Amino acid sequence: MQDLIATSLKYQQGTLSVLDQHQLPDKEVWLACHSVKSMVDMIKKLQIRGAPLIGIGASLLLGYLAEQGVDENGLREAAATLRAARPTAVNLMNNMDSMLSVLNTQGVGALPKEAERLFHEDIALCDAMASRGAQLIKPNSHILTHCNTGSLATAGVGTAIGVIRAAHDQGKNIHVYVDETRPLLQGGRLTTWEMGKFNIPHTLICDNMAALLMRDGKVDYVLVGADRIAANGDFANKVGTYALAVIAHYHKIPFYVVAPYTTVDPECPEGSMIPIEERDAAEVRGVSGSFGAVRWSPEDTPVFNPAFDVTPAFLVTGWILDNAVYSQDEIHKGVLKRG
Ligand SMILES: CSC[C@H]1O[C@H](OP(=O)(O)O)[C@H](O)[C@@H]1O
Repeated sequence: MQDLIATSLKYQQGTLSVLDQHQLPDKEVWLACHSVKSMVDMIKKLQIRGAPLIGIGASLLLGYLAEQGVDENGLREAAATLRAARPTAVNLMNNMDSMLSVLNTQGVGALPKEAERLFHEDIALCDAMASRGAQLIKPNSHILTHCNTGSLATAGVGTAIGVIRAAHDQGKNIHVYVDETRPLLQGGRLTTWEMGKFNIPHTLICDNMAALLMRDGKVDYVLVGADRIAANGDFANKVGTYALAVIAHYHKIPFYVVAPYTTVDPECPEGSMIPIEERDAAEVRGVSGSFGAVRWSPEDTPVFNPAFDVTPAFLVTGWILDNAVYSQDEIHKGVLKRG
């Protein structure tokens, strides 16, 4: 494979590395990743995360293993194991299916090129979403976003954050309210890091402050990413997204989901059928990151920790995809359905 360099994933001079997102924002630590076990561990621990990026990471690993001489059966086993690393983000399954399709039709030797294609495709998809989405953003707007959807979640500029970056770069003088996004603080740790990196004016808030800002007319748009979009337009995204959609709907604030076609699952008829990952209870009883770890609840406190929730299509103003911005009417006509 050629050298492939992204903000949080790179293949360079024969080494595949992951930027350990546990260590951000304080430390930029790159971890070599040359086995299925290490990639699966990193995906499960969210050292590499984000729906598009985990699919790209798994694809680059398969391309690497093919170049290292792993045989067809070994690669099929690897793809199956990687595919199961996390259940909600359909990009992981879509990417593994693309790699397996190439393996079936062109053989082991074609996998590195397919991995390269998926990497470059994701960058282009991000640019397309950013360009389409930025056209919707009026100057001097305040945008609220949830979790992290930028260059730490994709191989490119990102999905929702890609739109934000494009609007900023176009001189639209936007400001971003960043939901810290409990329990794992992707917003407070990672989106703040990206906003600072690109000098985008922003304000960090706790998730429970979003409703107050929307009530007081301080938010002009809510932009979020997605981990899986069902054929009817319902979508799964980081837990807390549904609450934002309800509050935005109540206050008549435009609510957009931004995602590439690789996040659409036309085989999934509706949101209730999207598998939702349940994560470890310790993530809610306290918090951990580059600063260390702290627990504030009793060790045996019962916990509910879904990593995602599902937002129904009727709460969505528009779907900003790479090939178009779809309205509710278009979604109702089945534009996301296969065929
Ligand atoms: C480019 S959007 C990615 C999507 O993935 C995130 O989840 P996680 O941090 O658990 O990988 C979040 O739902 C984002 O919206």
